[in-house]
Formats: sequence, structure tokens, C-alpha cells
Amino acid sequence: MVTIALDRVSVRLGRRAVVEQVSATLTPGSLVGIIGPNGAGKSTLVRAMLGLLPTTAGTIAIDGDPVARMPRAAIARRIAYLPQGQALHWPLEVRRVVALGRLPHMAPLSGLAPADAAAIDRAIARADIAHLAGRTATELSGGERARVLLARALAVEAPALVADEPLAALDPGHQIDVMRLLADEARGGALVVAVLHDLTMAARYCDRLLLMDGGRLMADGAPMEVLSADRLRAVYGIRAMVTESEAGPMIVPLGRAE
Ligand SMILES: Nc1ncnc2c1ncn2[C@@H]1O[C@H](COP(=O)(O)OP(=O)(O)OP(=O)(O)O)[C@@H](O)[C@H]1O
Repeated sequence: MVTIALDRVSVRLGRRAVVEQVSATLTPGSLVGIIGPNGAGKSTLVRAMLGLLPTTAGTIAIDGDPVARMPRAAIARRIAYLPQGQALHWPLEVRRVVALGRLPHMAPLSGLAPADAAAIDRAIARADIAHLAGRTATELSGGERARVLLARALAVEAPALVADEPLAALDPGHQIDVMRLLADEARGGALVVAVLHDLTMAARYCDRLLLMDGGRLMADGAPMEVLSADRLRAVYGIRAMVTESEAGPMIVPLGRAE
């Protein structure tokens, strides 16, 4: 189980204040969506949570330990990370890419143990890429590559998963599969944090949404409390239909707000 506690977190990049005074406690067993317009500071916030960027003020703690003082490998074992839009540069076989997810558990220069192989198999099955396992990673489509990288993050089998735009490049069927998978991880006790742009998916599958704008946390709560038409107008500058369908909530952008 992992809890990530953010206390008045601010991050500056260069001279720009990108995240300002964000406080939230993210608890195990929940799927937390981070939403907000382009440039709102979502990726910066998640990178700070993982200790990849220093905070300029405030503190971030993982299970009470300040991230700033945790060794990188210890964080990597606690929180699996699927970065935004990551490229694959080496012509590795897909299974070997997924196997990289086991690195945080391996001693230097040691090979894969049977437990590692089993975790890799589980991740390949869950990300629905068994048919790609023998392919060369650099020769995949954008959506196939995205699922391989998700499998690599799942192979860590960490108690928390942070996924930055895990739906980008996926077709509608695989978007649903991935949201279900993230929700299942949370039902199993994991803390799952996902940066999302699809508001319907966010509303349907997330337990809680953090809405960011201009580096600030504008709303934090149950999806349909956060996603009011007024707030979507104020934050995204859109007119949107917010409604319930038999399949769950639906948020349909209708146009730019006048
Ligand atoms: N290295 C940097 N130096 C200065 N500003 C930066 C740097 N990296 C990002 N920024 C700025 O910080 C702001 C937040 O960026 P961030 O990537 O966190 O936004 P985001 O909410 O994830 O956006 P998107 O939805 O477009 O991915 C943006 O205005 C961006 O231009």
C-alpha cells in the first residue's frame, strides 16, 4: 500500500511557476485522475511526486518519507511510472522492453529470476500484447507501443502506478481496456494516478479527480462534483454537455465558450 501526501507543493521550471501550492493526499485503493488544460502543470506535478523534479516549496511524502530524500531505486519499487509519450529508441524485442520493468527489483548484473519472468508474463497478458511479444519494439504502431510501455510499468508490480496520458494513441476499445485495468489495479489496493484528457473516461472510471489550471488545484473531489459545466467553461474555455447515460457519465464538448 502506498500513500502520496502533497503539502503546499510548488515547482518552478526556469523562471516560471508551474505548480503552485498544491495539497492533496492520495490514498491506496483509489484511481485518481489528474485533469486540466494543456500546460496546467499536470505532468510537472506527477514528475515531482516521483522525485524526478525538485519542489521549490512544500513537501511530497511517500508513506511519510520525504521523496527528496528517498533513493531513486526505492521510489521505483514503490511507484511504477508510465511517462507521457515516451519513444522507444532501441530495436529490442517487445518482451525485453517489458522485462526492463523488473530492473528496480534486480541486483546489479543479475539475470531474471523465475519470479521476474512470471511478472513479465502477467504484464504482457494484462496489457493485451501477447501477440506482439516477439516483435521488434521500434516497428510497432503508436498504440501498440503505448501498450508495450504500459506493460513495462505493470511488470514492476509496484503498489502504486502513475500513468501520464495512458490513453494517448489508443483506439476506443483499448482505451476502455486500459481504464478498466487501471480501475482493477485500484480495486486490488493499488494507488493509481492517471493524467487524462478524456473527461468521459475520467468521470466514468476515476474515484476522484484533481482539476488543475495554471499550476493550481482548482477542484478535488468525486468526478461529477468536479466536472460541472460551469467549471469546464471557466477552466477549459468550452461549452460542454455533462450528463448521465446508461453507460455512465458523458462529458461532450459542444464548442468554445463565447
Ligand atoms: N523545462 C521547462 N522550463 C520552463 N517551463 C517549462 C518547462 N517544462 C514545462 N514548462 C512549462 O510548464 C507548464 C506546465 O507543463 P506541464 O507539462 O506540466 O503541463 P501539462 O498540464 O502536463 O500539459 P499537457 O496537457 O500539454 O501535457 C507549461 O506551460 C510548460 O510550457
